[in-house]
Amino acid sequence: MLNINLQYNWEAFYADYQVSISPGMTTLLGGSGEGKSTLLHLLGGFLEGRGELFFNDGSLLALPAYERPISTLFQSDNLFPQLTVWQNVAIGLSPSLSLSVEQREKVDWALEKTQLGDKKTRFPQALSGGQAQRVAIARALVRKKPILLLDEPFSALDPALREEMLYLVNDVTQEFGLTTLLVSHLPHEASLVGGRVILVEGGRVVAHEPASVLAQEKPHPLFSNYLGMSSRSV
Ligand SMILES: Nc1ncnc2c1ncn2[C@@H]1O[C@H](COP(=O)(O)OP(=O)(O)OP(=O)(O)O)[C@@H](O)[C@H]1O
Repeated sequence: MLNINLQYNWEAFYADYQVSISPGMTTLLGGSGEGKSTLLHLLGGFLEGRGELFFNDGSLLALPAYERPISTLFQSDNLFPQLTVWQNVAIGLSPSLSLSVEQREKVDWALEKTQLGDKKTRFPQALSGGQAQRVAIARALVRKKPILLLDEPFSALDPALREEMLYLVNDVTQEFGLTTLLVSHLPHEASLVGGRVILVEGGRVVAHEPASVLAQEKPHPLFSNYLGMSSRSV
């Protein structure tokens, strides 16, 4: 369980997040500028928040980003053009690329998992957008951290590829019992991956429900508002 009680002040924006998140998929929805990315950056340790942050009773707040049990995948995650696919994944385990036998096996396993086994020796410029994103997922996977944060990593992909990536993320989340938080602008993505949805408004968590509420005739009133429909007209 990830227990969040975090505050952060931007110049003209006060964020105060209070929520407990169970293992599995959780999608963060909310309008632009409402505070979704700020929450992910606080969790990842890229912003220094006040308050408390516990994962399975261990406090994370004092830990720097690289010591937190967290992998992140952001839209701007780029691959190193001078490294092959295999090396781009391996660098997630060792910046010097000197890997033990066990670590090498892990890289091969992550590449199989992301269906890149036959692309190991390719360079990023010879990959499609979806293949490049799968390399970034493979790199997050080899780290085997129990929390995975995704800040719209697939928004540049076409809808079919985006769906494929979401299914992959969902699969690895279930298989390894991860606690995965996905920021999205698209409510149907939350329905696609299932799990739970969080609505962020004005720097706060204003609703936390099963993703199935989005498909209900009368969703939670706050979600109705966000979805742009009046709960009376559905
Ligand atoms: N670098 C910054 N400097 C000052 N204020 C910031 C900065 N980044 C974010 N903010 C403030 O924090 C608020 C929340 O930003 P955040 O990026 O968390 O929103 P978001 O919900 O992820 O938006 P989007 O969906 O557009 O990415 C913004 O409205 C803005 O006022």
